[in-house]
Amino acid sequence: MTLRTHPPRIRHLRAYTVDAPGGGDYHDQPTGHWIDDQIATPMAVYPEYRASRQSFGLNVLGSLVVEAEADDGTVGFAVTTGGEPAAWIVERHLARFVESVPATDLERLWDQMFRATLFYGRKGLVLNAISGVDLALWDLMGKLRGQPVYELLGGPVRDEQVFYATSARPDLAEGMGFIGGKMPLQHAPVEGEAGLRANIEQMRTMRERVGDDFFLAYDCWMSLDVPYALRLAHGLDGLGVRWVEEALPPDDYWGYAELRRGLPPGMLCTTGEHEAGRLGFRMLLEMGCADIIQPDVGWCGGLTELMKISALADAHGKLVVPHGSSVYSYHFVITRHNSPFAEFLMMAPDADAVVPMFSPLLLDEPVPENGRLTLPDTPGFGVRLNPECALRRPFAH
Ligand SMILES: C[C@H](O)[C@H](O)[C@@H](O)[C@@H](O)C(=O)O
Ligand SMILES: [Mg+2]
Repeated sequence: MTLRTHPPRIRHLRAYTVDAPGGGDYHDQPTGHWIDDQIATPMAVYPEYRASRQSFGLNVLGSLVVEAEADDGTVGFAVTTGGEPAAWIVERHLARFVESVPATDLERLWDQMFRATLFYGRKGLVLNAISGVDLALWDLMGKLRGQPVYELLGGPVRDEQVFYATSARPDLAEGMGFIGGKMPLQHAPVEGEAGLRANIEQMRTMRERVGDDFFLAYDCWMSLDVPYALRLAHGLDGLGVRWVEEALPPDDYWGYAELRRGLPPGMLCTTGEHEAGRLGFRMLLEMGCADIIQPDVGWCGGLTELMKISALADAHGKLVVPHGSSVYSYHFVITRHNSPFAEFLMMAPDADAVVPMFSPLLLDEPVPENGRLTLPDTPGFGVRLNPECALRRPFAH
């Protein structure tokens, strides 16, 4: 009989915020950044909140940094969105499950964190916090075992990964080697027929600027209703638009199913970046809501949950192309056949250069070169915290 070797235990779980823009909260950018301004949102019904997403608080949370320290001194960490409220959840609630437990007991820890927060959690901020802890534990496990996380997940299924770019300027992204470009939709339904025409014309202009083989997509960031989304989609027919993304509020499973049924042939329905947990994705898959699901590994429950979501999608014959989340999704995508490419968010203010997604918070954060990336074999997720970004620990326990 082989006895289980005793891994180090987790000595301490710590949660920090960062009083600087960018990092885990990539929407928190200085004024004038393409990612915050003139984008259709659910708040566009209120004219005073239309011009910039920062006006209604898209950047209000800030970054969450979670550190898990083992009793041999090894430290794993992860970065996501969540700021002070998520830091409170980690320190005052989740830490009790994690501290003094073997550092490799990820499955049990995830289950305890999820069950214990059901009465106020399930989705949203609490899942961001659980994701942050889970990812820090995967980083720690990689460091303890001296292996990159993608090896812990079963190893790569291809040598390198290719990327599409989310950008206000897909035409520039094409020149940088990306395989496709996803633009933010600018005009919401409240802007009427003129807005609808402008949305279609903007895509037509972009199609004229890029090659036929370069795919385009529209990111609608929860801002539409079914009739508008269908009119938009049919107006875009023939422009090589591969998908229409997150057209509806995340809980409108019935609307997504109707939208998907009504899309022009060849145009896909995608969603999921604001969905969480395997049961949320089960709704999307079983109700026929999406052709590609897009969980964010920093928001959906972390890697432990993403593996289950991905297996479920695979069983439904669907692709998983995670939302953003940099190294935390790259280490996953490279290990899964049903994740054939990854997203890269163009974080340069004018979308004219490749900038690491969580800049300036991480060091060694890999970026695609010529649209491609081979992950290094550094243990864990292979990134370091930038010592120039001051961390604050508001709820130390
Ligand atoms: C550009 C989009 O509106 C969001 O900012 C982006 O985070 C997300 O929706 C995406 O798919 O990358
Ligand atoms: Mg999106």
